[in-house]
Amino acid sequence: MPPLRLGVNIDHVATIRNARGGDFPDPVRAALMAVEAGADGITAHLREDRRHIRDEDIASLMAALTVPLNLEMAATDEMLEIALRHKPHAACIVPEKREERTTEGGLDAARQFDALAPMVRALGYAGVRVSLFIEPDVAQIDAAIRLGAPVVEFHTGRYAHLDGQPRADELRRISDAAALAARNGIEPHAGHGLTFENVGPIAAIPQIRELNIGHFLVGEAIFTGLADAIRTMRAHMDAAR
Ligand SMILES: CC(=O)[C@@H](O)[C@H](O)COP(=O)(O)O
Ligand SMILES: NCC(=O)COP(=O)(O)O
Repeated sequence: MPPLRLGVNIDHVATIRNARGGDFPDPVRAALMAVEAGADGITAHLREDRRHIRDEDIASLMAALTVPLNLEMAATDEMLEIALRHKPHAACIVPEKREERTTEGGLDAARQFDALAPMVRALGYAGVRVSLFIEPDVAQIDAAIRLGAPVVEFHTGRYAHLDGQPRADELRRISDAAALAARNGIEPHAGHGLTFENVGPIAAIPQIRELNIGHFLVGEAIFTGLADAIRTMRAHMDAAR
């Protein structure tokens, strides 16, 4: 089976920092520690409301990292300008609602096709690998194909919050979607809400090449330390593969 990369999302280190202002804990320090512990890349979501990652974090991450940075961003002119200025390895276009607690669903790439097309093109021309954060849905994959996106990331939030047969059904949807994307030359990734308990079946989907995991790892770090949490996640992923 092809290798499975782990992208560690450090957003919620910034959430803790921002709770008190100042610059502690530093998400860049967490990112470097994550890499040391085995992360293959770092993910950071610069939300429009800057509730966790801020503009200066992106600049600092770009300067400090020796592994790929995956910048998660809404499909806005402001975010496009920031992505084109920094040129991270990858930009994952995500849906954003200012009042949401977290990213509640996938990007509606099918409906937003006309707005996304110039953005995907501009990022691609700049050498940024574009990813679309979508539901595991045929219409969305079809839109990603027509947009020429090289990567899709399937939103695993629904899977993560289900149990029993409904979870098995959602897993099947993700697995079928990954196979369809791969058959069409798109690299499938997955993420959102993944934990030690639920990561195995997602990691076992052979076409999936990268998982992006954040909130659980930062929470688990309180109990075992960030490096240990990442190493254990890596072990769960490898065992499933
Ligand atoms: C798109 C995505 O799934 C991540 O960016 C994650 O959502 C980060 O955490 P918040 O949603 O809490 O900002
Ligand atoms: N794209 C998903 C991501 O980066 C991390 O999501 P979560 O593990 O913080 O839920």
